[in-house]
Order: sequence, then structure tokens, then C-alpha cells
Amino acid sequence: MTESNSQSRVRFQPLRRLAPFAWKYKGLVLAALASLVVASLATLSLPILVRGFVDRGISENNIADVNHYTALLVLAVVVLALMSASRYYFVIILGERVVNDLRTAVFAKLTLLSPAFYDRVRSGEIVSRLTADATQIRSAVGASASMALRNFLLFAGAAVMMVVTSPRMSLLVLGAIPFIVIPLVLLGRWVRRRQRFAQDRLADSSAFATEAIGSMRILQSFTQEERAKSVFSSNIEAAFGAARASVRARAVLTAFAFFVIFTSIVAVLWYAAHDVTAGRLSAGALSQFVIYSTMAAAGLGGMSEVWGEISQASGSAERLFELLDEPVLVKNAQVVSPLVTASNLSVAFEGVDFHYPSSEERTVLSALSFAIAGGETVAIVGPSGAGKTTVFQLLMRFYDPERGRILLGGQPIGGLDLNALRSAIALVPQEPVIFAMSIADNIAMGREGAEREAIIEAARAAHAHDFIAQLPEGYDTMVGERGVTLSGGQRQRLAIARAILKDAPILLLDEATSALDAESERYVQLALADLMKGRTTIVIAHRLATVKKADRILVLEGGALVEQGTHDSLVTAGGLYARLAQLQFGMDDLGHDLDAP
Ligand SMILES: Nc1ncnc2c1ncn2[C@@H]1O[C@H](COP(=O)(O)OP(=O)(O)OP(=O)(O)O)[C@@H](O)[C@H]1O
Repeated sequence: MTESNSQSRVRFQPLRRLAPFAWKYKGLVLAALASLVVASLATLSLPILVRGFVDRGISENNIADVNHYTALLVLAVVVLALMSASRYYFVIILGERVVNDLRTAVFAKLTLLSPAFYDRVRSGEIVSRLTADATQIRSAVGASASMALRNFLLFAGAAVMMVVTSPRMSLLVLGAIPFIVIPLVLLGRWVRRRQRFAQDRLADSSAFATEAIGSMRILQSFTQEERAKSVFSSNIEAAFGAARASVRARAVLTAFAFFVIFTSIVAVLWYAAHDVTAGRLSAGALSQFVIYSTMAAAGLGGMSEVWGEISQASGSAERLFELLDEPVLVKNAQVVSPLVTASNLSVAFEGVDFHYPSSEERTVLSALSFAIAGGETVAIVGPSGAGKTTVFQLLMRFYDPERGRILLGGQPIGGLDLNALRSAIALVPQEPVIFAMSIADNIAMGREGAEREAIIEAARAAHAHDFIAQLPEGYDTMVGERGVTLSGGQRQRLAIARAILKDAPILLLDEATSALDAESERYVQLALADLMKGRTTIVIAHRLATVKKADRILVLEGGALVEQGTHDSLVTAGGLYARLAQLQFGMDDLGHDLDAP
């Protein structure tokens, strides 16, 4: 017994955590409770009035009492109707409020989580928690919780009134209860296991759908539609199968509950009929007792029905609170030191070791050290997988290194305010990320609240103004999700405009590998040249022109710095860089550009 008690405590634990969310709306909670209690009292008064109606009115042929009790019955029903309506209203509004707050809190938490979390969890899974699970909680906090409470009050009140009406018959009913309750509890567990399984299958299918929808073009280009359809439909089929099994289980539970409860009532009624015929019980008292026992039974049945929903909601709450409890790996320092503001800042890595949290055994950077002076332009080159992008990720503190220090303007970045650190860095990624909003808003992500003039100026500097001006609604043109309605070069120039608007002292540039047409390429290069002026720039270089222009080149291999120097000195040294230059930039053995005139 204690074990099952503690089991149910654990099972409903997540729901307790909803209490502070609900208590924020004390007024609504209290109004709902008040309506609930008054409605229950009105319901419980009905059998007493019926008894009066029968015993004083009908049985004694007293029409005045018939009228009196009829009026009281109508009054009780009016109160019941009004209070039920207000309970419904308050409770539903409360559910909506709580779930909106919970969603907002979870989303806020999601914005704090570092990429290590997103490396691990599928985005569809998170979306499913934010939508399906949240909806489940909404109906639990709203309808189910109040139903459970209503049914409980009905059951408890009716049970007390049963004893008051006829202790002898109540004793009989009491004897029947274990036969009703024990099988119901066992069946209930069986139902819950099936429900949890069904929920998980549904989450699987939505995770798959989210991924597929996000990459439909790629899917189509590899003519994978059929496979995707069959994976999705088998996922859905599995979800359906699981849901059907769960519904079947519930149907069995409901049938069983109704059967045992009402059979017991009929049995009691049969027994009581003997008392009435023997004159030991009045017809009105019997009516009253029967109505109370029906109420108690309905209350009990109702509780078992919402029990399933509430425990399902508890599972959902658990899944949402799991997100809220997710540890934030990259935290703001307890005491932050202010970042020295300068138009350009130095950058240094000192003995940095790092592996990604998702693959512990693989060292990505080992004892990496380098220093970049303020205003210097440094190119990072190296074979694929050497750790070039990882350097950027660490500098922006998306991950923290295992060992060693990273300094910005001479200060360890771990001690800086995270926002101040990231505000000091403008990143132009290889694949620019464009959101489904207007062009102006996309650029304005560089600086919140930027005026239209500043946005246009940045677009001009990024050589993007002309193409934007030709769009149907200019700067207010909405771009498709992830910028699908723009060309590669246009997307890149928007990303550059964003960085120009940000006007940060450090520029991180991940040069695009995809070939642009000559004209776009020229515009992108011009825009970048403007952007780099006077800033500390680190560029992951894929172009000969870029490495040649850089003040210094760092050559990474297997997460370690293997060479550094200028293009000419490194070509002369004849090491890894010379080989890479030959392969990647199209240089011949003698160090001449293959495509130079
Ligand atoms: N999020 C991640 N989780 C786990 N491992 C990762 C993650 N990102 C990168 N890696 C691994 O870390 C190593 C370095 O990756 P990184 O992206 O820094 O290489 P890179 O030099 O930028 O390569 P490329 O030129 O191909 O972009 C690779 O072996 C890669 O598999």
C-alpha cells in the first residue's frame, strides 16, 4: 500500500509543479473553487428536496408542499446551472493561462540552452512537447482537474448523505466497494501504460515530419518522397495502433466501471425494496438514498474517467518540466567583468582542449594556442574536420573548453557577460540564416531597434540595396522560410548587411564554399572588404584571394595548430599549407596560381 502510495506520489509529482503556475492566478482559482463548491452543494441538495417532494407532498397529498418543493427544486437547479457555467468558464480560462505561461517559460528556457542541447535533441520532439504536451496539460488543468474535484465532492458528499439517510444500507454499499475499487485500480494502471506508449509514438511521428518538412527540397531532389511517405505513414500507423490499444483499454475500463457500479446499486435497491414493503423505510427516503448512491457512483466513475487524463497530463508535464530543468551548460559568470570597449579587440586561445559533449571520446581541439592582435586579419585553413568552425563556436561561447583559456581583449571570456561577449562579435556564417520575416527585419537582427536609414545604409555597404530595391515591396518584402525566395548570393549579402549593422569589433567570417556567379561573388567580396576594414577579423578561408590578403594564416590539422605565417612564407616552407594551397586554391607546385594570367 505504501509502495503504491509513493508510486502515485511520484506519478503525480510533475503536476504539483504546475501549482505555482496556477497560483499566479489566485482570483481565477478561487472563483473556480467557489463555483465548484456551490454547484456541488446545489447538486447534493436535490435528493433532500426530492424526498420532501415525495414524503410530504405526494405521499401526504399536500399540494402546498408539492408547490413549495417544486419551487425549491427549480431554485437549486438554477443555482446549479449558473455555478456550473461559471466553473466551466473560470477553469478553462485558468487552463489557457497556465499553459500559455508554461509554454512561454519553456520557450524562454530553450533560448538559453547551448548548442550542446540541440546537438542531442530532435527539434520535432521539442515542438511536440511545446504543442501536444502543452495541450494535454491545458485540458488537465482546465477541464479534468475541475471534473476530478467535482466528482470527488459529489462522491464524498453523496457518501456522507447516504450514511445520514440510511446507515444500514450504507454499510451494505460499503461492503461492495472493495470489489469495485480494486479491479478499477488495476485496470487503470494497464490503461496508463498504453497511453504513455501511444504518446511516445505520436511524438516520434511529429519529430520525423518536422525534419522532413524542413528539408523537403533535399528529399525531393533525391527522389525520397516514397520512402519518406512510407516512413511517415508507418509512424502514424504505429501511433494509431498504440492509440487504439489505449482507447480499447479505456473502453474496457469504462464498461467495467459502469457495470460493477450500477449492478451494486440495483442489488442494494432490491434489498431496500424489502425494507420499504415491510414499512421500515419511507419511499421518499429510499428515493433519496438511491439518488445519493447514483451520485456517489457517478462521482466515482467520473473520477476514474478523468484519472486517466490526469495521469496522461502528468506525463506531459514531466516532459515539459524536463525541458525547464535542462541544465544550462554555458552560464553567465557570477561576477562579470566589463568588456573593455575598443573598436578592435585582441583574441587569444591558450592551451585549449575541447571535445563536443555529444562525442566525449573524440578530442576536437588539443592544446590549441594562438594570439591575434587587435585589427589583424587572420585566415584559418585546414582540412575538413580540422576544427576551424569549432574555434568560432568556442569564441562565441556556444561551448566551454575542457582546459585552457580563451581571451578577448586580454580578458578570459568565461568572466565576461555572455551578451556583452556575443555583442562584440559579428558572425557571417557559411550558410547564412534568413528568417521568414521582412528583409528590413532580417537585417535589423544585427542591431535591435535600428532605424530604417541605418538598415538601408548597411544594405548599401553590403551591395544589397540594389537587389532589395527591385523586390516588389522593397525592404518590406517578406522572404520565405529560411530565405528560400532569395538567391545564395543575396542571402549572403543580407548576412553581411546584418554584420555591418552590428558594427562589432570582432568579425568572424566563414567563407562560403559554394560557388556564386562571378557578379554575385564580386559583390560579396566587395561587401566583405568593407566590413573587414579596421576590425579584428578571423576568416575560415576557402579562397586564394582571402588567404593572400590576410596578415597571417593559421593552419589547423586534427585540432592542433601545425603552421602559421604568411601565404608566401608557408608556400616556401612546403608543409601542409603548401599542399592544401595546391589542392584547395588551385596553385601549382611552384607556388603560382594556376589560373593567374
Ligand atoms: N556539434 C557537434 N557535435 C559533435 N561533433 C562535432 C560537432 N560539430 C563538429 N563536430 C566534429 O568536430 C570536428 C571538427 O569540426 P569542425 O566543424 O570544427 O571542422 P572544420 O574544420 O570547420 O571542417 P569543415 O571545413 O569541413 O567545415 C569534426 O570531426 C566534427 O565531426
